[in-house]
Amino acid sequence: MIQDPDRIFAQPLAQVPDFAFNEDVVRVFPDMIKRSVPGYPTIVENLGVLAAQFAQPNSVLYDLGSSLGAVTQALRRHVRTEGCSVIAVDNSAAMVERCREYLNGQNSMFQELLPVEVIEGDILALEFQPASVVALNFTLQFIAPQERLALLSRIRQSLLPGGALILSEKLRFNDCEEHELLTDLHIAFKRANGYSDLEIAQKRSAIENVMKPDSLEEHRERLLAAGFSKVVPWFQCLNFASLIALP
Ligand SMILES: C[S@@+](CC[C@H](N)C(=O)[O-])C[C@H]1O[C@@H](n2cnc3c(N)ncnc32)[C@H](O)[C@@H]1O
Ligand SMILES: O=C(O)C(=O)C[C@]1(C(=O)O)C=C[C@@H](O)C=C1
Repeated sequence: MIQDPDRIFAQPLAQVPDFAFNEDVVRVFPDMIKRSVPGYPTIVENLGVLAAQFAQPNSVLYDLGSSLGAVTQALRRHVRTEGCSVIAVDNSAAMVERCREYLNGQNSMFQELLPVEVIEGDILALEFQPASVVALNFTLQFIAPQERLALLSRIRQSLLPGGALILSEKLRFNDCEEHELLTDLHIAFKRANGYSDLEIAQKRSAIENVMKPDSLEEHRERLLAAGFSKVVPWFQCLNFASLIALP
């Protein structure tokens, strides 16, 4: 496994380009996401535990915006339900290529893992099969806001009774004081993980045009509008949270 440290924004850049999931990011992604998202390892591992409760026999489990397949690997570690398979989808060719290598590594280390298919494609154009678990782990925030409701509605339509969508996102807060406090604490989290103020500032301007977080209230309302019956937050660490949405 290539696990380079994330130094992408360490040097001053004359102009900070928009953030993209390209080859440079792929090379450092495991380090980047662990040092940037409070609670990420806990969310990923428990996503597998949660999925095992919702997985229905002979159904598909989707990992949408799978990056290097961390969620797919957790699903395969935890779900033992008969006839299930995992479909991981990402539109970054560099991510998909490395994800396939990692999953081959997992195949060679463990027996009796769920079969997995990795698709390079746009989740907005995906034809969903009947699914019992759909994971959107820090992916919806990168989808254009006007596309989010339609995507969630299509996911809702594909979900089998007893299944669930698990949605993890960075949050913004309608209350200014709460927003500022949790943003400052997130910056402190990044600093404690070795990022300099320059790295934090340049990453912030790189993602501000491409990643648009919603509030918990917006998520709840949109999920209900998409046809989900119940929205249950199961994890929050600072301004990052994960929700279970039931069909
Ligand atoms: C923050 S990463 C997700 C992290 C990953 N789920 C994990 O838990 O390690 C967001 C991913 O979504 C992918 N993505 C963004 N828009 C997409 C789209 N329209 N279709 C498919 N993948 C998309 C990006 O390429 C990127 O790999
Ligand atoms: O909000 C930030 O500062 C982040 O770095 C967050 C975030 C994310 O939530 O996906 C953004 C891009 C990278 O994929 C890793 C982390």
